[in-house]
Amino acid sequence: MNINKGQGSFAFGHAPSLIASHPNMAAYLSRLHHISLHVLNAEKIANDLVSKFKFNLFAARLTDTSRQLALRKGAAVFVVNERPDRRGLNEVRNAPASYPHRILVGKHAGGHQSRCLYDISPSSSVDTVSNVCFEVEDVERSFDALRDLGCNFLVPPTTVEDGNGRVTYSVLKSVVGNVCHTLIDRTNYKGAFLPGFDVLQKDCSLGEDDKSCPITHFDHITYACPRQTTQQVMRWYEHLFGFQRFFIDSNEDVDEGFVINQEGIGLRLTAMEYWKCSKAGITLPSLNKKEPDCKFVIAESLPEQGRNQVDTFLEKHRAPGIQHIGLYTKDIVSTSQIMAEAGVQFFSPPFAYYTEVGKQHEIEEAGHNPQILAQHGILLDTNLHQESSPQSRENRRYLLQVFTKPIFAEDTFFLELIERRGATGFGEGNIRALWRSVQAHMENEKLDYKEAGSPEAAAQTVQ
Ligand SMILES: O=C(O)C(=O)Cc1ccc(O)cc1
Ligand SMILES: [Fe+2]
Repeated sequence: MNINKGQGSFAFGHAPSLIASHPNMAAYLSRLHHISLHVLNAEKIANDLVSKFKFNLFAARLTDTSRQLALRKGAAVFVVNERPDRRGLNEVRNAPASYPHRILVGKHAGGHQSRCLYDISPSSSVDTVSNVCFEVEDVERSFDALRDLGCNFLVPPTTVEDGNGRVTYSVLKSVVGNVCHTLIDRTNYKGAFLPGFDVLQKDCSLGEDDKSCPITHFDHITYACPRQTTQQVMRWYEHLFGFQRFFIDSNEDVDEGFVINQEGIGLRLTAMEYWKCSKAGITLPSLNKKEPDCKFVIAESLPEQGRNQVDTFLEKHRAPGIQHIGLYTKDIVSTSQIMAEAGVQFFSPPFAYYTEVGKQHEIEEAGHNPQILAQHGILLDTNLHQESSPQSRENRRYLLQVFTKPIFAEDTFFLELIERRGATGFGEGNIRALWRSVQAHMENEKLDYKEAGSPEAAAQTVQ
């Protein structure tokens, strides 16, 4: 049966869903499963994630035509996919139009090899982080419901199986640039990761690195979006995935979002969260564990203050997309220390940030040492809208953040470490400080670029 009604790219066999799809129901997302990267040199990026960011390479899928590496730190899982070289080297043909509905992997797999399991092979010409994969209760049901709502599917429900069971997935295109979402159901799978992947390391044993680098999960994913698209993006996620608005600041305007538009900073931030809202209809036991949620932040640049880091991302990435990901750590000082020693480069605000009387006091009040924070470029922001009295000092809510320099050759995607001490939003002061340090970096980049005379040479400088 061909149920391709002009939205998906494939004709495929489809077993009718037993559960009638509800026309107004969004997908039933239960948890974030992994985030995938598409890079020219998967080994290099995976190596960086292991040696610098202390992720564990725990599963791999290596075939003649594909290289997919899975890395984990706490509940944060990245899948690094090798994308084809557009210059024609290692070029592998795309999956055939008659995409199989069922894929067998492992010993009895026969000849079939899909280049990028659980994802599409993007045609991006730059390294990119482009897929946020969610576990869902029922892929076919979500597919039916979302397709009815006009969602564009790139891979129809497809089942992959090996000796440990089966997994069904489907890939859809989001409304943000090259961002896709894989919806996956792995309730019928007993293996450690996904069919097709060889598990390299069953026990991610707690080594020294893990104790001093206690990253537990993805805290937030920030999209860089073109001007005046925030509303459209929010509506899409609300309508299709049931995301709900998360107010970054108590004074934030419902329509305008959280706006900083002065002193050279022109930024509109709007945030959404997903797990609370998708609880209706979910029966997965994993939900009861109350896993921490991951927020989605939409960043839009405002025209009045000149060119900025969101504009730079859009230009260098050549599309809207994931600009950075916040990794939650229980101890930002030790985590950034270990990572810096391993070669991670962080942005630092000007030293004056830490010596300014108000900030110094704020840092000390929170029980931190300004000099130690300064060593690593860690920013601290206290929630100013809380009711605080001297007695409630230990109840003071604040957050600590530090931002890495871009991790790919292009000046695009970066990582962030975040430690939350009761503060759930994003600190305005931190955003301002980050903004200034990134802006200074961009100015340097321009100089380096001019001096080096070539894009490749300039790209080396951000490594
Ligand atoms: O503060 C954060 O961590 C954010 O995620 C907000 C943000 C978004 C985009 C930027 O270019 C800078 C800061
Ligand atoms: Fe962030």
